[in-house]
Amino acid sequence: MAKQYDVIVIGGGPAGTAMASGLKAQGKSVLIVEADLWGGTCPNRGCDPKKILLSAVEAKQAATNLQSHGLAGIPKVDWPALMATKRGYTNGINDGTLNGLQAQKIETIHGQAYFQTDGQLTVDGEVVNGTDIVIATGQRPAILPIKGHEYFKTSTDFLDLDAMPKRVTFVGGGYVGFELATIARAAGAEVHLIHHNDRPLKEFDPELVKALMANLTTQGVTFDLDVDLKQITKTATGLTLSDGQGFKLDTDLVICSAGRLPNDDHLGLENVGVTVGRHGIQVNDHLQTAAAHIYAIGDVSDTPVPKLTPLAGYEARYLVGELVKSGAAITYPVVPTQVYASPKLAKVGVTAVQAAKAPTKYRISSLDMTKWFTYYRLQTPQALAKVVVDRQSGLIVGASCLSEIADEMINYLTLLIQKQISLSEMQKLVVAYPTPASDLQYLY
Ligand SMILES: Cc1cc2nc3c(=O)[nH]c(=O)nc-3n(C[C@H](O)[C@H](O)[C@H](O)COP(=O)(O)OP(=O)(O)OC[C@H]3O[C@@H](n4cnc5c(N)ncnc54)[C@H](O)[C@@H]3O)c2cc1C
Ligand SMILES: NC(=O)c1ccc[n+]([C@@H]2O[C@H](COP(=O)([O-])OP(=O)(O)OC[C@H]3O[C@@H](n4cnc5c(N)ncnc54)[C@H](O)[C@@H]3O)[C@@H](O)[C@H]2O)c1
Repeated sequence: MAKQYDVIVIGGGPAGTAMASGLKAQGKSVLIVEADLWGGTCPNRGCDPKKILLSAVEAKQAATNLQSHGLAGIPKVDWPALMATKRGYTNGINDGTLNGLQAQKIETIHGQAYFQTDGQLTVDGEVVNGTDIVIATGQRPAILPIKGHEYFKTSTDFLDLDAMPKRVTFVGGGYVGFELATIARAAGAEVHLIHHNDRPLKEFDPELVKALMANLTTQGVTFDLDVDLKQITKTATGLTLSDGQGFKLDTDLVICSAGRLPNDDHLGLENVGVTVGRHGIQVNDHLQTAAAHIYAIGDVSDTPVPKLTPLAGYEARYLVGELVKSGAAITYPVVPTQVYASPKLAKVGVTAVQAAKAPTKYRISSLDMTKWFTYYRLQTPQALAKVVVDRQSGLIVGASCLSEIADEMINYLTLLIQKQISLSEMQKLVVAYPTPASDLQYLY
């Protein structure tokens, strides 16, 4: 007879594992199903491996900035050794995650989950029943349907390259394109980034994106804007990319970085009336799908927030609460988001573009921080910020930063915004000097 659980979680990534652990801690019987690698995208083929590769890029950039200022000689990225370091981390994720789940007495099955009826799934033929079912199946890289699309590789392939090819091209100027282009260039490749219009990273401040692109261009990345790629052809020496309008580019590796697709198309959702849209599984403000006992969280769900690891965990924690004792609708805090290029581009809250539309409500400060002590010390060529302050309250409500330490600054700014900390409240704190935190008061 099929085994019955309080909750079945589909997907063993950050959303699914947080969900399973939270439910188990509340005394629920839980089964979690994973079709591929336990741990999901973030630690196996996303955030973490990318940031390990970026460590060498950051160190190389820091040394480059200090040439003639106390350092002589720019270090070279040793790709095989860097990749070995990355694999030293990623190779342990699958077993480590699985062992962690089992240590919590969460039941696990490896296989592809498929809905038969509301409350019943098969996993590679085995039937299991759940009172509630949570879908946390994430996203996968989209592949543009152009001629020769079979030659496209993805971020997953890039993050596990044995050797860095001489010429690498990215198609799509979003997070993945910018981040991996930065890594490929620092590792010595000739890098092109093709974008179909003239506004890559379109949700970020246009002036800061321009400044980032100028910096990356100086580092040797070529941006091919307004190019609508139509074809990839294999040649004797590599690949040729063309748009059929005169653009031609020879390359060795082409990565499709034109977005990600929700994993909602292989679950049998049509059998249970769960509806999907362009951005994933449709849910209400309790993360409930069109079927009463089926929920969706993390990257696969169509929620009004970016698709990021901390939000996968946030939604899981909310839904654990919901399944234990039904309560209020989900609300989201301010969400920082950043592009781990070199320098890094980060934003949180109200953007300068939004603020400019309401000049009586907001004041925008555009700051060049390059000469501030923190950046002078590091000799960083770019340190820019835009800060949006609510005129009436004097509180910071939004910020964008472009610098080597923007990822740290944006978290401080998130804290100031979310907790509504005023300048006078901030000045009641003593923080260590000289540090990025001691610069914060200058941002108001
Ligand atoms: C290159 C890259 C870099 C990124 N960098 C960052 C970053 O720096 N910061 C950040 O916050 N976010 C980053 N992200 C996004 C982050 O990885 C995701 O937001 C996060 O992994 C989402 O978690 P999830 O659990 O919803 O989905 P996933 O991590 O994708 O997990 C879903 C799991 O479900 C499994 N699955 C799918 N279908 C089935 C099925 N039918 N049955 C059973 N299992 C199934 C999949 O195999 C997968 O393991 C990055 C993503 C990529 C691709
Ligand atoms: N640092 C981070 O937090 C981080 C890093 C990587 C990924 N992610 C997550 O993964 C998601 C996906 O990232 P992504 O970079 O793959 O997607 P994205 O949606 O951020 O960017 C894709 C880009 O490709 C462009 N594009 C679309 N069609 C194109 C075409 N035909 N030719 C050229 N360009 C085209 C789009 O205009 C867009 O700028 C992100 O939205 C984010 O949620 C986050």
